[in-house]
Amino acid sequence: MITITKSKLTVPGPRVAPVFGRITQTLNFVSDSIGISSQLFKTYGSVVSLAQGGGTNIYSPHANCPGTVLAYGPDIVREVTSQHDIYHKCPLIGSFYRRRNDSERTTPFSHFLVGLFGINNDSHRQHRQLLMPAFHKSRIESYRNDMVKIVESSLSQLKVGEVVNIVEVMRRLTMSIATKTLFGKDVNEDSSNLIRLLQEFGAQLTNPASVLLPIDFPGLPYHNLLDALIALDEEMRSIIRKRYASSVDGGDIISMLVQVKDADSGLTLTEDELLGHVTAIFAAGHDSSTNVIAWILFLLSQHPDITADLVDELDSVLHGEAPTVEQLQKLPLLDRVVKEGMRVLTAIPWNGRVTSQPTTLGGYELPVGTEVFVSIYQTHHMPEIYPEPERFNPQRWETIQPTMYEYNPFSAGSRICIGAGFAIMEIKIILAMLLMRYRLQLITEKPINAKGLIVMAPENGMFMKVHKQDRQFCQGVGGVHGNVREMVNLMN
Ligand code: HEM
Repeated sequence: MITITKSKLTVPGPRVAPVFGRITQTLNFVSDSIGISSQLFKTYGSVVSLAQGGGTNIYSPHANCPGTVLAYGPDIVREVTSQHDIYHKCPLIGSFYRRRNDSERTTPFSHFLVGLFGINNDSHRQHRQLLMPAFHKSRIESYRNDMVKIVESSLSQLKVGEVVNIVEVMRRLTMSIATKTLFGKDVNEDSSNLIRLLQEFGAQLTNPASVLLPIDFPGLPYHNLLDALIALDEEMRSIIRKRYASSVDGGDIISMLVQVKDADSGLTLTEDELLGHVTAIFAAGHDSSTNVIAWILFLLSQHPDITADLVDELDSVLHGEAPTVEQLQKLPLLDRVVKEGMRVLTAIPWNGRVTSQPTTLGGYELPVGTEVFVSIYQTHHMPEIYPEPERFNPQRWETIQPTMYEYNPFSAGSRICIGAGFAIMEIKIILAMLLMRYRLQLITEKPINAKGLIVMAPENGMFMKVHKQDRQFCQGVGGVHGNVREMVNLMN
């Protein structure tokens, strides 16, 4: 734990009224982080405070947070992602971590959603090394057959002619893949309770009232959050205990993690640590993939020529069959579409850190405990790196080779997403199987507003009509409204 003495933030930013102005600015940023930050960057440059003088706190679990700094650009990405001793990460549970010792009911906050996110320095290095075998290339490739089976079953439930919220379809699908590969549970068998608890916990966690009124009294959102947390904690603990008892590697990630042991130090994972890793991996894994796929399907729905070329490529290499691991390497346009989709509409738009010691960033002094949000989205939209940055142009990847600080949908440095290989394989398999079988026509009744902080998601979902793949790609092009129009150039 770092110790923070009260200090003022001198990074420039907008003047806001004390207390309520800061709360409003924080809530606005949490709900529309791209819109608010784009305006601030335009006015103040590439390093800006969410509020002049600081005093905001979104992510840091430490008391006396001096404030929130937003920044972007390759130099900033390099500085923040390569200085691990200065820029610490914190548990995904955010400021709730601070409440872990409040009562017996809050103790799960001490491990839940901690995992790799909540540890730093040597501890992070050791744990990351312990986890690496579960994410080794060959291990990830062994999930291919399960992924294909689950995608096949999910696609066969789509009905031609119906309108679906594709975000929800993808959420169910990526959750099923995560529960199978992580917990070894088939959704249709016995994981429905787990999924229900996960959904309930997710809904309570994102309710702003839980943060603003952390009172554990029946009927209040924070009380409901704790109820959901405790139930989920017990359910996951029982899954882990069964794996400990069996000591057989069932092919899933938990089975592997209960057996890990560091060869040099003899370090193994305690039950709480394992629970922290599993919950953090689950949370980090499925929501990001869900929204990456939804945004790519949106972009394809508005770019008929690119979609036609992509379906041609898929048909000619795969002939309607699910891709093998080897075939995934032979789909260059699919690869470029995924890269460009993750650039233009960056599903994980920010990289959050907290300074563990006084430092400077972009020429400004940052006191200890400052929370820093590095904008992956804004870096991906710099015209110096990507000419016509708002254009969805997969072809650009034939000639450009950005550095890891210029293109970092999975972040950079030694905290780079450990699940990147898993995610890319999952996304490509889903897109390939879906696009060969169906054409999805965007329904534009509702605005497409990209909102959120940890994950950038379409606020009202994304509705699409399911057709057999009939190659009528021009249907549904145009008529899009909402803030997404400021992020990507659309033809009509
Ligand atoms: C397209 C989907 C995904 C995207 C865009 C994504 C993106 C990211 C980003 C930006 C980070 C932050 C790294 C940092 O703070 O420097 C991260 C970390 C992490 N991700 Fe992912 N992720 C995805 C999928 C997954 C999956 C499928 C898993 C696991 C199965 C996963 C597990 C993790 C973990 C455990 C970390 C923490 C790494 C560490 O601190 O050492 N992610 N991811």
